[in-house]
Amino acid sequence: METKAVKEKRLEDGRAAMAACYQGFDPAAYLQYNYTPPRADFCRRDSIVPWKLGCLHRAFTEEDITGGVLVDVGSGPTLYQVLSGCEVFERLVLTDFLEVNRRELRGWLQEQGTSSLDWTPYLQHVCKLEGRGVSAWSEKAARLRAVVSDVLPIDVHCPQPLAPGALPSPGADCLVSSFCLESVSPDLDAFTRALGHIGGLLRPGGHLLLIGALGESFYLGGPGVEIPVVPLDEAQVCGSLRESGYTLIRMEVYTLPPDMRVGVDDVSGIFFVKARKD
Ligand SMILES: Nc1ncnc2c1ncn2[C@@H]1O[C@@H](CSCCNC[C@@H]2Cc3ccc([N+](=O)[O-])cc3CN2)[C@@H](O)[C@H]1O
Repeated sequence: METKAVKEKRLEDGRAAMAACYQGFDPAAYLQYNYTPPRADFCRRDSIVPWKLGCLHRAFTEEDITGGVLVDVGSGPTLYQVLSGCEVFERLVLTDFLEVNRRELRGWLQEQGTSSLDWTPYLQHVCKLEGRGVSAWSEKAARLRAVVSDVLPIDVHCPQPLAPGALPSPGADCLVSSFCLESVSPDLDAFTRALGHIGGLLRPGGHLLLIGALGESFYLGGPGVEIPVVPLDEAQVCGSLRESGYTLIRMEVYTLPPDMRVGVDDVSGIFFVKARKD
């Protein structure tokens, strides 16, 4: 039987090892691997990014998803995960562990800002989902730039993942997190704990929209930068949500077709979860 001290030491060693893996993370390469065709092909109904954007659009347009503050946990260098939410919330907080990713996000958020990836096709696709003309993409870009109030450091392994005072006292009304927790947790125990930690950012009754990888054991965070991932199945995700104080509202699953397996990871499926904090 593992003593408390031994367990804490194991968890700390795992966190430190994971943090060391991320020192080689390359935002531009990561965006190229995962956010260009075939994984981001807006002309293919079975492409991954359109599936993710559809899940997010449906969830963010449901009437129970309301409030003032949306926090994106572990934004990475990507913006797609908040393109629907930015229309619903008046304040949006982006977060990431690495300064290189926060810099990438700030670069786009500046007026006429640019990023390592052209987000225009993403903005246009979400405008289409919203029934607006694709020409409304520049309005959406302006809306997103207007509602993002902060790009903050975060560590989901800390019981308080954000600096004190970063959020209003009741907590955020909604969290969104995409491909983060399983990619930064050495094991299922750490994944479950991280879910509990981010739950502390959320007011009771608030919602969590969680996108993650199924069956993934590694991914490339840059050329030659192999980062370990805790492989999850649907039952483990549901168990971790329950154990960390959420009520599952729904889970949707996407299974990767062979040509979406492009060698940058060994992910077999993707889950989209809508859950509510008890
Ligand atoms: N302690 C920490 N707390 C919070 N965030 C942290 C911490 N450590 C690192 N981070 C932060 O978390 C990271 C988030 S990016 C994680 C990438 N996840 C795996 C990757 C994603 C992906 C994308 C698309 C598709 N697809 O099929 O289309 C598949 C896959 C599966 N592979 C990174 O931003 C890091 O900076």
